[in-house]
Amino acid sequence: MNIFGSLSRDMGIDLGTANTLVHVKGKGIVLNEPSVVAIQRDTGEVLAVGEEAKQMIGRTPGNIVAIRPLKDGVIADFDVTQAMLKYFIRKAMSSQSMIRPRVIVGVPSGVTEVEKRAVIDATIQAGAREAYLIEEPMAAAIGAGLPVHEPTGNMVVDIGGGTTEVAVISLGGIVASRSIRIGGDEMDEAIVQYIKRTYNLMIGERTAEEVKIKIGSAVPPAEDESYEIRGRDLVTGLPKTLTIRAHEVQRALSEPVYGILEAVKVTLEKTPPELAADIMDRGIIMTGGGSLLRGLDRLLSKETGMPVNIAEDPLTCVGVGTGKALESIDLLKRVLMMPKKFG
Ligand SMILES: Nc1ncnc2c1ncn2[C@@H]1O[C@H](COP(=O)(O)OP(=O)(O)OP(=O)(O)O)[C@@H](O)[C@H]1O
Repeated sequence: MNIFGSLSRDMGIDLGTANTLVHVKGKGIVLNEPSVVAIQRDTGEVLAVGEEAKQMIGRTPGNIVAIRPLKDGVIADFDVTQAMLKYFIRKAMSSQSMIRPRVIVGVPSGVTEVEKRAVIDATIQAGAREAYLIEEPMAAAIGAGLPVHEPTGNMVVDIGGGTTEVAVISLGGIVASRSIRIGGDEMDEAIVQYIKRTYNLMIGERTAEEVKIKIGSAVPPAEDESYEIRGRDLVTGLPKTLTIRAHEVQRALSEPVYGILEAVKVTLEKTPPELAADIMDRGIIMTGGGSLLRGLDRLLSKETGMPVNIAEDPLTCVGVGTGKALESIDLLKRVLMMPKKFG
């Protein structure tokens, strides 16, 4: 292998609304950081990216804002997304001593043509030799090890931070799909609103996420665990601590959970019967951090009458899938979007 070949390995990126992951061929996941950027408000200067910037959420002085440039599965802030993507690509390239890798980026299926172009441009500007895009549900299915090239129906339900993407894949293409703006963020927001309504207590999104992960559930919890939270009392304006119980959190989460179940059912209704029969045999695969909400797999199985399995490592599926997609790039040329070569 020549020197250039060994230095210019392939890189796959899961550009997620909550987390960005970078996968390098032969190395696995080499970077996994929150998709957050801290910016100086007056100058627009980028102060921190990733983990460091996440620590600043809700704690920044007035002139610094910590933002999540991808919101609800779409690129909410163009320039900041580009800056973040470039930062992550360069960081991964330098830690892996890579020169001009081929890069494939997994993007939410809702992104517009202009946004696709922006992602490609940012990737090339960061130093990629070639840049490709792949839709997240396809990457999730590849990452979960589904036989996407075979003439058989595979259903993947990817519950991320901003979106839930449901897709039926066969012969390397997406046959039926649905993308909704309900994911982990919406669940956090439902908890914030419940606590505000019920206790007049305002809590931050990070606290809400902790509550969801620690005691959240899609079905009535077997044990009614409790969790202590801190926020600001809306009546007195002072900090206050209270204890919330698991059954309350389950109730608070019922609306977003219902939205996800509906999206799966609607997609199944649009699925050709032969493929639906395959899914019945093989089961639905869940990926993304939201699939870890307790009992969601069981509830989905009950509601659809299909077997449901959670992928082995749901949080890294899209990242791993993008990496694997580059390995079989010739097979996948059909499903990749807009290749662009450097120079
Ligand atoms: N154990 C858990 N239980 C419930 N939710 C969880 C758990 N672990 C992580 N999550 C949630 O998963 C979400 C992040 O998932 P993931 O990293 O797959 O999203 P993403 O790929 O960045 O987003 P998107 O697919 O929308 O672009 C967050 O909302 C997080 O709170």
